[in-house]
Amino acid sequence: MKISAEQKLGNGNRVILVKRATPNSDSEREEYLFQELRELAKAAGYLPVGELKQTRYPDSKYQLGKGKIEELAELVRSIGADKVIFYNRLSTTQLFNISEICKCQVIDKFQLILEIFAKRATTHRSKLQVELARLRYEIPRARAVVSLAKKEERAGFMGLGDYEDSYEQDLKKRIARIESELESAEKDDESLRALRHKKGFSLISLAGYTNAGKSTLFNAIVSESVDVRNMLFTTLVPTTRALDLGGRKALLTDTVGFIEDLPHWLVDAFKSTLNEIFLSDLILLVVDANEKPEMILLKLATSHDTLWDRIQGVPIITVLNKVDLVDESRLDSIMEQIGYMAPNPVFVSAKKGIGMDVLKAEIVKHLPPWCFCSLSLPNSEEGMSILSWLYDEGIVHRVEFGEQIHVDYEARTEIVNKAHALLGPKEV
Ligand SMILES: Nc1nc2c(ncn2[C@@H]2O[C@H](COP(=O)(O)OP(=O)(O)OP(=O)(O)O)[C@@H](O)[C@H]2O)c(=O)[nH]1
Ligand SMILES: [Mg+2]
Repeated sequence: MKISAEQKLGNGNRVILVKRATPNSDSEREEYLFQELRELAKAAGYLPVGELKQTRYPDSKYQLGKGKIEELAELVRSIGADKVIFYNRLSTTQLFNISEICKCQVIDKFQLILEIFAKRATTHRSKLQVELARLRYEIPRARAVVSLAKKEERAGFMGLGDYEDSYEQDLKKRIARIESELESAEKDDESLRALRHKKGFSLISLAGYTNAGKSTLFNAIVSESVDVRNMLFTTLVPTTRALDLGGRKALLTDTVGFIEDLPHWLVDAFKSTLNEIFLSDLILLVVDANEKPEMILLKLATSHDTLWDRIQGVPIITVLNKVDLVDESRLDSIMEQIGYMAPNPVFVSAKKGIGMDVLKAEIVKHLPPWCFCSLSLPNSEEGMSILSWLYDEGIVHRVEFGEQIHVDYEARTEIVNKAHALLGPKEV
């Protein structure tokens, strides 16, 4: 057990973090993820005032035994903690029993993530998404809590069965209402995406583990000032801005980050937000290079797992960020270890603006190809207006004015076809 000096600083929201040993655990990785729990607790506004870890013994059953829970209860009493946060996923029965013994609220990592998301939800849609995730999480819990209460119930407590049914039905009705509202928002998104494509924009999104530097990179390449903080899940609500790529029109979206073991109900609830990533034309997968190679691999694997089944062939550029903090020899050794998961990465420092031009060039290479074309336009008002439209929609490489206007340009296939159609086949 370790009590940090931080406990003297704050008041209220004092939490104790707990971790059970799990079978076949890789201790370094688990230690890292436990520290991540500390960061999550801070992001939710808590002050971690103590930790309790179960050591792994070769023959133990990896259960939190009665003795350990009593030790925890004693710790809660002596520190005066308001809450206990478990790193491990706990069953409702376990949460219920432990909170009875500790006499304070007990939550696990997933409820903690939900609390953070609830804090960050500023738009109507994100509030609905958080509510949906909470309700979906609540259903099995509600069942278990009611049956636990029933078990303990003395004769004479009537109507719990009715309560159980109506509560669950109420939850289900609320879920259905929110789902249908989110579905219609998703349809609006689809039309917006189609419109953006029609107008010639390629859709690019930033993805990656939380705190990798996605928002910092977003600010650096589109000259914005979205919130950047050394805190997990700073961004929840997506932001989209136009990105200047020397003539190619693109929109870049910054959105919510990933985390190890992100529960599927959370991903589902945030589907319409995550679709910004899943349904884009190109994904920039941002990775924090200033970490141990094992952790970079863990975060890359988490990101790939979240993306894999849902992106159907969308190209990915791996962007190794924060290189200002890593010297060259360390970078070489990192690449030796992670290269197979991140082929041809682009090295950048979003904070210092290093590598932005290389990244933009790489983005252009990965965008859907444009056609190179030559065109002869009538030297008339109509020809001039087509020329100005080509300037808007494509990249004009050369123009020669004579009896006719000769243009060499590059544009999307739709634009080239439309130009042909406008002029008729002979002039092309
Ligand atoms: N040294 C250094 N720090 C960086 C760089 N890029 C981002 N950071 C820092 O990393 C922290 C996280 O940055 P964000 O841009 O908020 O990260 P994010 O991926 O958007 O995080 P979430 O929205 O929380 O998922 C901040 O403290 C940034 O200042 C970089 O290139 N170099
Ligand atoms: Mg962010």
